[in-house]
Amino acid sequence: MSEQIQVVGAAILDSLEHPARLLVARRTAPEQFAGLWEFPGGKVEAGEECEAALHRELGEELGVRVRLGAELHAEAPDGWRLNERASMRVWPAEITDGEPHPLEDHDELRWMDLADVQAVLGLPWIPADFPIVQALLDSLSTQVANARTS
Ligand SMILES: Nc1nc2c([nH]c(=O)n2[C@H]2C[C@H](O)[C@@H](COP(=O)(O)OP(=O)(O)OP(=O)(O)O)O2)c(=O)[nH]1
Repeated sequence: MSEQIQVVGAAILDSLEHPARLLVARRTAPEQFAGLWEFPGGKVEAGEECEAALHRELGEELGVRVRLGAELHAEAPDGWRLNERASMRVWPAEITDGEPHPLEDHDELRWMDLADVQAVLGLPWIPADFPIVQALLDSLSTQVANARTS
């Protein structure tokens, strides 16, 4: 049996405590994912902790340092199933250092208004990401509503 691939992704928010916007990234490769939106991140390397891998990937891909929030709850310890071979764990994150730029793997970054659920879900995400995006929106809905009224 081939080994499972562990992927980690970040739901980068403008604020972990008062989230109003989500940073999404458009992939350039491989061909099947080019032009589709995703959570920045990537594969965990051998011997690497998941959180360390996420910090590394966000530095490489976007040029930022982040603070991670509590992991988005998933049904399995290795996270959300992406395909037969890979699963992804997802952490909310807030940028603590740097301006995000599409340095690697992406050709566009976009801050999405979390209150505009239709716009967020209307993006052409990698198909496996839709349940994750929905779970993220559900998990943030109370905070987003509060951020708008405070
Ligand atoms: N980063 C990321 N990958 C995702 C998402 N959804 C999804 O199906 N994937 C898939 C695409 C890829 O098959 C895999 C992640 O691989 P990657 O290409 O981003 O990993 P990496 O940066 O470590 O790249 P490499 O070393 O393989 O070149 O997970 C997502 O939201 N974010």
